[in-house]
Amino acid sequence: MKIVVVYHSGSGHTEVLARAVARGVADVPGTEVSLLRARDAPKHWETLRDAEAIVFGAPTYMGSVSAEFKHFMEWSREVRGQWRDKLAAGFTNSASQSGDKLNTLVDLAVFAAQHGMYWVSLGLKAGNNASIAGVADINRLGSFLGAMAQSNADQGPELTPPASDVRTAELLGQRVAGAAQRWVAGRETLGDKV
Ligand SMILES: Cc1cc2nc3c(=O)[nH]c(=O)nc-3n(C[C@H](O)[C@H](O)[C@H](O)COP(=O)(O)O)c2cc1C
Repeated sequence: MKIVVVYHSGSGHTEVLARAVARGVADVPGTEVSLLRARDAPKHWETLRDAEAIVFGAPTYMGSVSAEFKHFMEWSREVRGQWRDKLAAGFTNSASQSGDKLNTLVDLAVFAAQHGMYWVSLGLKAGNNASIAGVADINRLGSFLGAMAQSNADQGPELTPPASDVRTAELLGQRVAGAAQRWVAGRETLGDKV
């Protein structure tokens, strides 16, 4: 079962998360994962066509997906219909704690819906929201729609985002892979009735 992570990263921070999502997918037996840069997607439409699930990742730039990722979104009109009934999920990263990251995840979910895909949420409880909690918590930014990460503006991708955000992205990958396994099994049982 194939899962593809399609992402853009201007200076490497979002790429750290893309790799973490891919590791999470690979943790689930029976999955095969590939990473695809958004700008290379038009040369690899067949890779996306053959996947059971596609995870979309973009940095938040000016409160929405980066322009390079938006190009990919628009190019994908060429393959409209090919991703129908696949699973989709998303992640984003930005410098501020909020930085309007939710808007980027909404962009990604709407994009998936335009392709007739089924959106997989993050599925983790919110961390870092109580007196005994802290930034080392999984899902420390308290997201539900997808995985969020925060990278300090003055540090490179070898230092930021922190381990908690990287682990959150891994758990998103595991969840998508588990959902895709169930999706495939259900289709084999129910055939065209689903
Ligand atoms: C053009 C541009 C716009 C940005 N807009 C935002 C923003 O709206 N919110 C935010 O928190 N950070 C913003 N940032 C910071 C980036 O999201 C942050 O540096 C992120 O880690 C970049 O990820 P990357 O290294 O994968 O490109 C912006 C950065 C750039 C270059």
